[in-house]
Amino acid sequence: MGTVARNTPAEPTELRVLRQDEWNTWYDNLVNAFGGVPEPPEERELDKRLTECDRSLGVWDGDACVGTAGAFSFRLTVPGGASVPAAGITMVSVAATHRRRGILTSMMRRQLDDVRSWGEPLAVLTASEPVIYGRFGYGIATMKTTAEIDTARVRLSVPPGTDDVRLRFADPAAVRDQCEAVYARKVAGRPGMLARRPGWEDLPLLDPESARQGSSPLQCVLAERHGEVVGYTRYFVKPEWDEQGPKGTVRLRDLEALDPASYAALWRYLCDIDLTGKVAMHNRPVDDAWQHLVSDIRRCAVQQHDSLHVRLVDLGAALEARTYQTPVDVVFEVADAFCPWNEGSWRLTGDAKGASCKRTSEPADLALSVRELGAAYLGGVSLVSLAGAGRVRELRAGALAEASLAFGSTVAPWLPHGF
Ligand SMILES: CC(=O)SCCNC(=O)CCNC(=O)[C@H](O)C(C)(C)COP(=O)(O)OP(=O)(O)OC[C@H]1O[C@@H](n2cnc3c(N)ncnc32)[C@H](O)[C@@H]1OP(=O)(O)O
Repeated sequence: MGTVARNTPAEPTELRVLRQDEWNTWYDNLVNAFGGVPEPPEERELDKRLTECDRSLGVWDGDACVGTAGAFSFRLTVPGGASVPAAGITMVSVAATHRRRGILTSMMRRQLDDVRSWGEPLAVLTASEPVIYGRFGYGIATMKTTAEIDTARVRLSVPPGTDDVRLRFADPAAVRDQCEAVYARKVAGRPGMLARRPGWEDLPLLDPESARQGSSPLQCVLAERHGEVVGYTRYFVKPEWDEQGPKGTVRLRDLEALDPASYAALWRYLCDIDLTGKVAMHNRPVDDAWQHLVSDIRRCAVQQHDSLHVRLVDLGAALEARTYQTPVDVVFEVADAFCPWNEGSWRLTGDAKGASCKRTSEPADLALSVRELGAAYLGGVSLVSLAGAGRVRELRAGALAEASLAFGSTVAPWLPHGF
């Protein structure tokens, strides 16, 4: 009793790079592993266009696809503003008939070897279940805020200049490029944001009718000053009525703005839409400034959830790619059972201008695994906090505070969309 039988393979499976003509079979395995509900055709079509087959893996049992894993070629903002190559791990699945016999492990093995050979220092993902990826060296590096503003009760205090911002409706597709230009100006300013690769600008416009569930089509409002687009928001309205009257919901997809007044103008607009009583958001930065515009944060039902998981694939290159907000000179003793090329002692020296991270034989100041370094990498998780859980050990007094402060970020890291 209480033991779980591990499935044993009846036939050996084959792991290989995905061919374009196998994509439909491959993707069907993914859909099945997520419960078998077909994706809306528009979403499937976009996934097909975005899949980089030569960077994707399939596991085959004869003609049947039983495992999938992809790796987008992203560039990710790190503290200091550099845009660093990062493999965006995605579409991971193993057929229910073949689970728990090591197929995921074999894909993760091959994938991290591939990412290393491509010279990309980072692998990043969002997890269906956070429990899956720690064993492969991923640490939870960013959180996202979900919230629901009770707009019947909550008032917004907006900064001077808000009334000077002109708002206008626009067709989301027609003004896509103007919105993208605003987004592009925001990317370097926040760790965790992804530079938009060609094709990805269509992701925020995805609006399959079958997925609306009573909501409007996607709406877009631009914020303009002197005729120039300085912000945008895209959202849906879900009307709802009961005996007491209207209580619709504004479901926010995204909102970006270049200055506090245009930002506040867009939030005030969302909170003031007639016949609605809520603004619901599912992915905002943990330090999003709207939380300081509202009169009653408790009535905004703020929650946090794990978002981006980060894995340092080339530890030295990754730690050199970012900057450090205060001077740091520490020796890390790093454990990395899954990618042993990272194991051992590394001396990190750096400051706000740049960093060097080299192998060393000097005595270690801090002992931790690659997972903790991944968690702390974007500046959103403190090494002190990880040490409180026993996951970082201080071997030289003072080293923990020094490193923890240096690794921090003045702007909270945030992944703006799933992938
Ligand atoms: C980035 C993304 O795409 S996230 C999406 C991930 N995909 C899904 O959630 C779809 C549904 N689930 C699945 O397809 C599969 O169950 C997977 C991919 C999560 C796991 O695949 P498997 O081939 O069964 O994993 P594998 O056999 O290699 O397991 C390796 C270890 O992880 C553990 N593990 C794997 N999945 C889970 C899980 N969901 N929960 C807890 N433990 C897990 C296994 O027990 C095993 O542990 P052990 O080494 O101590 O025995």
